[in-house]
Amino acid sequence: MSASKTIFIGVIGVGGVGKAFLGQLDFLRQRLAQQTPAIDLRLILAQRSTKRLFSSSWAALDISTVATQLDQSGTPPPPLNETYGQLAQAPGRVVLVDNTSDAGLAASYPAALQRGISIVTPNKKAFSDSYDLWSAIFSAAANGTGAPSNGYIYHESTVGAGLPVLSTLRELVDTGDEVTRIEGVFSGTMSFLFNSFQPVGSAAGGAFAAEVKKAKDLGYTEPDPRDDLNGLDVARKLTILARIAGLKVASPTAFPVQSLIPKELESCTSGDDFLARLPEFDAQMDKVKSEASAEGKVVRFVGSIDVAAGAVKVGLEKFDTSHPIAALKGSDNIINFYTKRYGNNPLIVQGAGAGAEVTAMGVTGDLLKVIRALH
Ligand SMILES: NC(=O)C1=CN([C@@H]2O[C@H](COP(=O)(O)OP(=O)(O)OC[C@H]3O[C@@H](n4cnc5c(N)ncnc54)[C@H](OP(=O)(O)O)[C@@H]3O)[C@@H](O)[C@H]2O)C=CC1
Ligand SMILES: N[C@@H](CC=O)C(=O)O
Repeated sequence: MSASKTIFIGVIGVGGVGKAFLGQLDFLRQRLAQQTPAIDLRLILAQRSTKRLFSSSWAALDISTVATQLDQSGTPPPPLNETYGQLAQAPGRVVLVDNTSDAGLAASYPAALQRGISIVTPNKKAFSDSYDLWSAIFSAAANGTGAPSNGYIYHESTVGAGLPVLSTLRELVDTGDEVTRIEGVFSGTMSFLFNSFQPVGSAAGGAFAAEVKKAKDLGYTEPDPRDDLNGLDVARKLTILARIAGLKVASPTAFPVQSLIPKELESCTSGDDFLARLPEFDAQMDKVKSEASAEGKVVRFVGSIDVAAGAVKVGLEKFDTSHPIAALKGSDNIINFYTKRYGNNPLIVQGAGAGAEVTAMGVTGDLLKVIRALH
């Protein structure tokens, strides 16, 4: 097999999504070996915050044991630019899989792309921080306006986890449809929380803080659950969607975002400290629930983008119990695209919007897109 058909994979972030991705990478590698033997996927880097394993000989690391090996014999990682320098020496194309939520790593994507390193990632930071970073990324990417020898970048799982949300929106835009409005439930955590805190029907809801803890244990929340409860995770997703729809949204704090963090807990120094104190504020959320119940409604955490008006907002709203948003189950997201072609009946994407396996599926699907683009 020629070296040019070998694709070298570096994985940064081996938490919930990272471990699920490694399982799917193992499957994909074996499947390609049978179906397309000319393509050899080789894992050469696995890295977490304080440790890494790097194969400087370019021999493949064992995907099935790499997470354990990393914990047992990983060494401190060098600065990112050094890592990019090493990866750029690989005798073939390299794909970096960023399974962290690290803003510093996200900010370095343009440099990696310019070195020919492709990126697939569920990390929202790069695409929802400053508009300048968004522009720098897509100016550098080969699937943006960058040179064909630069890296490709895909980030399907940054919105709706593995659901085909971004690919659907990009195809609507790229085929000339006019997207007028996007609305729905964009957070697996918030969906799970409110579906179980105030379920439709006769079932009694759980206590708010206890449901937040469950969402974290199920792997739905951000590494720090305050990033979900303060509305910023949804605001980041709407920023990404709005930018693809053509709005130059400056940042995820450039529009109204409702936070569910009690004022008294804004100064908590850690996510664990916050979770420990949250039950003290259950009565506040119970009041919100009773007010909605008194009107025969339920509360849900939603977002909307009015493309024509350039208006984006995120927060709690009340819904009739018969509304599709009220009837969601588990961690399901629902995203309604209103467009000129689809008229009054929106194109709807619905399904699990969080969880390690479904999120990793979006990342693995993006890896396949890069493999197809490279070969
Ligand atoms: N969970 C979900 O349902 C979804 C998650 N996502 C996104 O996926 C990403 C990962 O989420 P998840 O797996 O749940 O998070 P976890 O907290 O489980 O894992 C994060 C991983 O990133 C590593 N990490 C953090 N910072 C760095 C760094 N600077 N350098 C190297 N490694 C680092 C951590 O290492 P260590 O443990 O050593 O600190 C850990 O291995 C996030 O961006 C999240 O927003 C997107 C959609 C859905
Ligand atoms: N914390 C996020 C994870 C996916 O983006 C969510 O709950 O939706």
